[in-house]
Amino acid sequence: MELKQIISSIKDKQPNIKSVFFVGCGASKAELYPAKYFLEGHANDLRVSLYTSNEFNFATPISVNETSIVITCSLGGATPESVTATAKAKELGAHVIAVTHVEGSALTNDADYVVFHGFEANYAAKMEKMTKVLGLAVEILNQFEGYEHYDKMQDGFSKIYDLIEKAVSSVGPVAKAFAESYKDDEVIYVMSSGATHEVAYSFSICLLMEMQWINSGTFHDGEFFHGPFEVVDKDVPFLLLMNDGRTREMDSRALDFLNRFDAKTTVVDAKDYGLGSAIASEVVDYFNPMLISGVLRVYAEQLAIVRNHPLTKRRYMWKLEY
Ligand SMILES: N[C@@H]1[C@@H](O)[C@H](O)[C@@H](COP(=O)(O)O)O[C@@H]1O
Repeated sequence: MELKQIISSIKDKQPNIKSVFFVGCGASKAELYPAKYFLEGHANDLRVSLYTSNEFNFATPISVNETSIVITCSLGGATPESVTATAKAKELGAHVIAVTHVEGSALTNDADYVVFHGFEANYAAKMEKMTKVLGLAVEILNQFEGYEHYDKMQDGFSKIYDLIEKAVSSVGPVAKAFAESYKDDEVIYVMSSGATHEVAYSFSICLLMEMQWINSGTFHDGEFFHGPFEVVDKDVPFLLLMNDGRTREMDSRALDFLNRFDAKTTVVDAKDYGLGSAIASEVVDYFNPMLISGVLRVYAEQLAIVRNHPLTKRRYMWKLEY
């Protein structure tokens, strides 16, 4: 079923939807963030929240009921916390949409609707999860409250995958330079703002900590000036993800401070890849995370190569009972 039809089917059953919950773990949680950020920023009446799955399971919000839409997300569809959250949402009477790459996976068992996304084909396919969930959020807003920039958003959806592929085709040399420069650093701080905030978080916790065993800290660059900037000094390693959109001013303020003290700073800037020239200014904010994540994937791959540490290498995850 198309995203639009999924939401209109829910509306037929329940015209009075009051809340939307996004639920997942790790990268799959972070990839729900642009949709949550969009919906929270534009909905007048809907309540919107984002949970790591076991928080949803152990401290279930009392408002999860037949007036809720719960969107659970898991790449492999087997993460136990997310499978349990899907079952719990269903049991409470919510309208449950599972988003996964794996047909027939456990995540789909208790879902009313299933959205499949790509992964292997190319970098754009890896961004389908995040993009389709944003598409669901746009449909929810448009169908329940109305959204004046719906057509501009659809135009963005029609362009973002090509933009990602175009960006990654040129990023090799800068990604390699980043990898060479940061390969021996003991910690890398990552920050961003706006819809890209949790791209910084997932690069930090998944790509650096999980897949490269590199210490990392991550924070919103608005928060940078309320604590973290005290560690800034010459050659302290930072990665700053700059948005093309309303929150760019916060990104620039952080960059100015990093430069002032000669921190070791790498900037991944959506403007360098032409995001704002292709996508309307009213909706461009929400497409930064997909483009920047695609580019960052190449950065991580280069880091893995120069450090001789494959992105697939784990010592605990999926190997131990935990
Ligand atoms: N680093 C991995 C992520 O890549 C993955 O997203 C998450 C949950 O896995 P799944 O998306 O299959 O539920 O586990 C870890 O955090």
